[in-house]
Amino acid sequence: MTWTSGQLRVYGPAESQSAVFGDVCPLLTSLLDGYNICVMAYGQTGSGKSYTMLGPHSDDGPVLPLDPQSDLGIIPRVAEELFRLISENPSRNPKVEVSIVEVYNNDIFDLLAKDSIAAVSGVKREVMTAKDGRTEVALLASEAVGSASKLMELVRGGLQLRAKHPTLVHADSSRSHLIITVTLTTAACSNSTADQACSATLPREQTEAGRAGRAGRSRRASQGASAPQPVPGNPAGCVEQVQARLQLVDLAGSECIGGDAKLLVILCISPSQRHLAQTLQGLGFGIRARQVQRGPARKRPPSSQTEGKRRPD
Ligand SMILES: Nc1ncnc2c1ncn2[C@@H]1O[C@H](COP(=O)(O)OP(=O)(O)OP(=O)(O)O)[C@@H](O)[C@H]1O
Repeated sequence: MTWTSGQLRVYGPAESQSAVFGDVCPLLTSLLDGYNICVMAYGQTGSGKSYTMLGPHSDDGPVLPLDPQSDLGIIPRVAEELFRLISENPSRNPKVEVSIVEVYNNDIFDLLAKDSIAAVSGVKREVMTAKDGRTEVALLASEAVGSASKLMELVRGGLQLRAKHPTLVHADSSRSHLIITVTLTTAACSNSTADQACSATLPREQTEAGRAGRAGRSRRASQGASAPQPVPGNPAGCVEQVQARLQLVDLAGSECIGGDAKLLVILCISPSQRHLAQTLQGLGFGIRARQVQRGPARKRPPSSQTEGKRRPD
């Protein structure tokens, strides 16, 4: 069962993964337009959250490319579609960065941190509240990715570290919340001509250098300057960076949902009579979640999300 923007759809057990992905696909266009997006799966153990988000369990994890009959889930499909959309509009050429965290027993683990000695689990991190009230995971590692397969390589690495324990109904149960965050950074230009010229006319190295410069600017702008200014030395007139975040959540992690994001909730319920009580509980969550008044999703203004996170040295 999925719902987004007030739209509710029910999918039966035999529905294909690509049919469910049909509800996610339009949100990727919104992501590239600068909206924050959150897709989350919620439901009882063994009801199909990981199957919906990742695909059938395998030791290798989800591997691209997808074939037409593939039963891979939302996350690998998002990876492929996102980079397909980006390749369709190379003038924008956003930088794509990924971070992966696990919430287990109220602790947060960084699944991309390289400073794990034994590499059998993530590195514990602390949540900090910034001056503007936003919560951030301190020292969270993020990696730039240039392709769907690289993105999935990181996801597979993170999954290897995720806590798993058998439950009564599910032998391969994940006992933690998994949150994959994909951050897009795009140069915002003062007009469409500049937009075209922004990265299309520059060699990649210069574009990257420009981005680095703009990132510095953005941080300064967020400390007081009001209107975005052209980036010095950028003839195309590109001003600030727009960041949009996509959060993909396996097992409900409501603390990660930005108040201004477009949200798609996938409620996984068992078709078995045996699990009726759990099913009603899940539906109760669904009803309550639908009643929450969140207001319209807003695009992030340039430079409002510019605090980049880097892998610690
Ligand atoms: N629609 C489906 N079609 C075929 N198999 C499915 C489907 N949904 C779930 N399964 C299978 O059911 C089992 C449990 O699914 P899954 O691991 O996704 O549950 P889960 O909700 O993530 O459980 P947990 O919370 O315990 O981690 C898996 O073997 C999965 O492959």
